[in-house]
This record gives sequence, structure tokens and C-alpha cells, in this order.
Amino acid sequence: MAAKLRSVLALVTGAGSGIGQAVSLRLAREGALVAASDRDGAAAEETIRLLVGTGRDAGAGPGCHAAFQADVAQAGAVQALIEQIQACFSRPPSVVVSCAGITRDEFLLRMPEDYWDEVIAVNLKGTFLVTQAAARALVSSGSGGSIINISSIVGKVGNLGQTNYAASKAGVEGMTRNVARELGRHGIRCNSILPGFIITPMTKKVPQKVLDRIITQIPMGHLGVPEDVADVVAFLASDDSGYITGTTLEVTGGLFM
Ligand SMILES: CCCCCCCCCCCCC[C@@H](O)CC(=O)SCCNC(=O)CCNC(=O)[C@H](O)C(C)(C)COP(=O)(O)OP(=O)(O)OC[C@H]1O[C@@H](n2cnc3c(N)ncnc32)[C@H](O)[C@@H]1OP(=O)(O)O
Ligand SMILES: NC(=O)c1ccc[n+]([C@@H]2O[C@H](COP(=O)([O-])OP(=O)(O)OC[C@H]3O[C@@H](n4cnc5c(N)ncnc54)[C@H](O)[C@@H]3O)[C@@H](O)[C@H]2O)c1
Repeated sequence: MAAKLRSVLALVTGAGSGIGQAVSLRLAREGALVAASDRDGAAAEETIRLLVGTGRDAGAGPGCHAAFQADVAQAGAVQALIEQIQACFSRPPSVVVSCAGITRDEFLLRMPEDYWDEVIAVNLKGTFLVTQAAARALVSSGSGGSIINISSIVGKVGNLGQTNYAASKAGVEGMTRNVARELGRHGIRCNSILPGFIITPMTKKVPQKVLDRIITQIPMGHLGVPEDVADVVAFLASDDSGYITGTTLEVTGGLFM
């Protein structure tokens, strides 16, 4: 099958683990050049090592992918990230996938303020900062693009112990629709994905008794894997979704359809 992202430059945040790593691999397989960014720079480097050789048959040259270290919650770090990417590849990324995210779970009545602040800073403000910096660069260069934000089904239905996380992910959805409205005239699309329960280090912290309850609610009867999300990211990154913007795609096995 022909590569659908031949030589497209893709920025993936949170690329050092789980869904972000799977997205990086999937986009490279489609021929994209990947700028893998993570707060954990070593983890981003490891993802790049996994990419070496991927996509070569689809048009990506040797040593084309690159790792970057950046904390998406810090405006200065995000601006520097976009500048470093432009210096490395001589262009802004036309595909931007915000995967960076954290949880700080606790019941509302006991949730410390810093649990709220940290989750909002990374999941919501971080996605805003990355989207804004990338969009500024794309509009300045006259390039179109596709921005893909990883929200969560929790933003739609809520989840015990996740008042902060649910708010952050619902905010990502609302921001996505607004960005789609403002940037459509620049040829820049913006969509969000709502994954259900995907087996990654993030979900490894969930108590087994909770996990057992969740699985009984999934019509497909099993948890998802990062590749299930990466496949949908590849679709939203490509021209196959050229007339789709402002939407949310649920990747949940039917959980809470
Ligand atoms: C009936 C279940 C229906 C399905 C509901 C789930 C919908 C959403 C699925 C999530 C998919 C997307 C997740 C994705 O975005 C990535 C993540 O966010 S992964 C992290 C998800 N986090 C959680 O689900 C929170 C899990 N809970 C905890 O971490 C702890 O319970 C905590 C909130 C820190 C409190 O800990 P503590 O030790 O104080 O209490 P317990 O753990 O003993 O819990 C007390 C009782 O509450 C029940 N409980 C806790 N969390 C959940 C939950 N999320 N769903 C259902 N029930 C929950 C727990 O089982 C105990 O019940 P019992 O007293 O009967 O044993
Ligand atoms: N796993 C799931 O079930 C699930 C479901 C729905 C949504 N999501 C979302 O998908 C995204 C990826 O989650 P995952 O399961 O792969 O988690 P993960 O913990 O495996 O990966 C998250 C990555 O983000 C990085 N990161 C964290 N804070 C950062 C920051 N401030 N700046 C830059 N990088 C940062 C981490 O270092 C890590 O590499 C998150 O936004 C998460 O909320 C996950």
C-alpha cells in the first residue's frame, strides 16, 4: 500500500511512551519524518532508535527522524521546541499530535489543589501551548496542516477519581473545536481522539478491581492497545481525512458509545 505521509514532518509530544511511541512508529511507517518530543528526553531518543529504518522504503531518508526534550507545560520550552524543529528540518511540522499527558487521581473530596494544577497544566495548557506555537509557525509559512489532540473518553463520561483529568480532557475537546473554527481558513484541520482504556504505563496504576469492572463494560470485551489509537491518528494526519475537522473520534471498543 502506498505511503500516505511521504516526507510529511510530524511532531509527536509524549513520544517517549505508550500511545505517543506507537503514533511515532505508525507515522514513520507511512513515510513521515518524525520529531519525537517528550519531557523525558532519553525516552524520546529511545523512540527514535526504534524508528531507525522505518519508513525508508516509504521515502524517509536515513537519520531523518529526531528526538527533542521539552516540557509542554512550559511556554518557553514549547516555543524553543518549535524553533529547534524548524532549525533541524527547515520547516514547521505540518502534522502535530499532542499525546503528552499525566494523571493525578484522587476522589474530589480529597483531591489536593496541586493535583488539579499539575493535570490542567500538562493535559490542557500543554496542548494549548503546542497547538498555538505550531499553528503560528504554519500560518506564517503558509502551510496547511493537521493537528490531532489526544483527549479521553473520560472527558465525555467522567470517571471516579479523575475530576482533574476529566476536566482537562473535556477542555481539550472544546479547544479542538475552537481551533478548527479559527484555522480552517488557513487549511489547518484540528481533531481530537477519545481513547478508552488502552494498555500503557499510564493505565498500569489502575487498581485491578477497577480494571475488572471496566472490562465488563466494554462491548468488544477487551482493553485497547496503543496501535489502535495510532491507526486513527494516521488517518487524521493523512489526506484521507481531508474534509474532517472539529470532530472527535472514539477509540474505545464501544465503551460508553
Ligand atoms: C463500574 C465501572 C464502570 C466503568 C467506569 C470506568 C470509565 C472510564 C474508564 C477509563 C478509560 C480511560 C482512562 C484513560 O484516560 C487513562 C487513565 O486515566 S488511566 C487512570 C484511570 N484512573 C482511574 O480509573 C481511577 C482509579 N482509582 C484509583 O486510582 C483509586 O481508587 C483512587 C481514586 C486513587 C482512590 O484510592 P483509594 O485507595 O482511596 O480507594 P480505592 O482504590 O480502594 O477505591 C475505593 C472504591 O472506589 C472504587 N473505584 C475507585 N476508582 C474507580 C473507578 N475509576 N471506577 C469504578 N470504581 C472505582 C474502588 O473499586 C473501590 O470500590 P470498593 O470499595 O467496592 O472496593
Ligand atoms: N492509556 C489510556 O488508557 C489513555 C486513554 C485515553 C487517553 N489517554 C491519553 O493519551 C496520552 C498518552 O497516554 P499514554 O497512555 O501513552 O501514557 P504514558 O504515560 O505511557 O505516556 C505519556 C508520555 O507523556 C510524557 N509527558 C508527561 N508529561 C509531559 C510534559 N509535561 N511534557 C512532555 N511530555 C510529557 C511522559 O514522559 C510519557 O512519555 C495522554 O494524553 C493520555 O491522557 C490515554
